[in-house]
Amino acid sequence: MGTWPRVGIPVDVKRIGDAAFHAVGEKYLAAVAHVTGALPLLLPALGRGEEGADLGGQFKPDDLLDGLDGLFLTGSHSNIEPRHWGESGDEPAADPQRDATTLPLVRSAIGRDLPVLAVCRGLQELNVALGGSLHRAVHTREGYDDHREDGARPRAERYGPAHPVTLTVDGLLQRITGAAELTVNSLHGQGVQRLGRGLVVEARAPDGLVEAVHLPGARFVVGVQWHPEWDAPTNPASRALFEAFGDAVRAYAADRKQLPQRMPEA
Ligand SMILES: N[C@@H](CCC(=O)NCCCC(=O)O)C(=O)O
Repeated sequence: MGTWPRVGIPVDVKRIGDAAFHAVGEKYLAAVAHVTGALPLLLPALGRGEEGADLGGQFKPDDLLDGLDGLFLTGSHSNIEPRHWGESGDEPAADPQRDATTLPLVRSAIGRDLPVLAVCRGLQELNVALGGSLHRAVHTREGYDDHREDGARPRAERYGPAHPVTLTVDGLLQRITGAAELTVNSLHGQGVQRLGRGLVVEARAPDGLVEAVHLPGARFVVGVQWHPEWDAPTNPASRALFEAFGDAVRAYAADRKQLPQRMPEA
């Protein structure tokens, strides 16, 4: 058994050329490995694929979580399909295989008190998995700002500072970062509408949009709408968040070694 705690990262399913690939952005792996201090393990998408994969027909979310000490939900250009929160309508930027994986996976992870850190789309998945809903286009809603990035700008500017967020007084994020306000990047068109069961707001944007949530009572379940992985090594608040996730993951790993291991269902 290795000494590194193990953090599962569900993939996106992307087309590269004319083929489907299961992939995770490297900046997420870097933050988990070098700041959290855990071994990042890519978790395949369980939804039925176009090239014969139907992993969900063979494996269950718990099969993906066995042996893990944490779950990290990344951002993605894709959007969660609105049917998952009871809304009709097509989603042109869908990743149904990712939805089919992360939404039950979040619930299974919370059920076993596994530490969860969620970023951008990951925050949205956490919220929807717990019965919440999303604004599908925040910038079209009265009173809300445009939280999308300017795709024409260089990448370093797209992930650069975009707006302030106010942290909930005496909240978990304020305790982790030691700050009352942060300046964060912003690369999302969707946003939290109805809060999922048990979640509390940990940060809001100037327009009132929820920018971070936490699940009280859980070992560590935190979601942020911005991208702390971008500057995790250098930004004190981003580093503190990934380090706090690491503390929770290492504590879980220590406890897990004491527990009898669950045998996969036959
Ligand atoms: N598609 C959702 C979530 C946006 C998001 O995760 N953006 C980051 C994509 C690139 C990256 O992983 O850094 C929305 O638009 O709200």
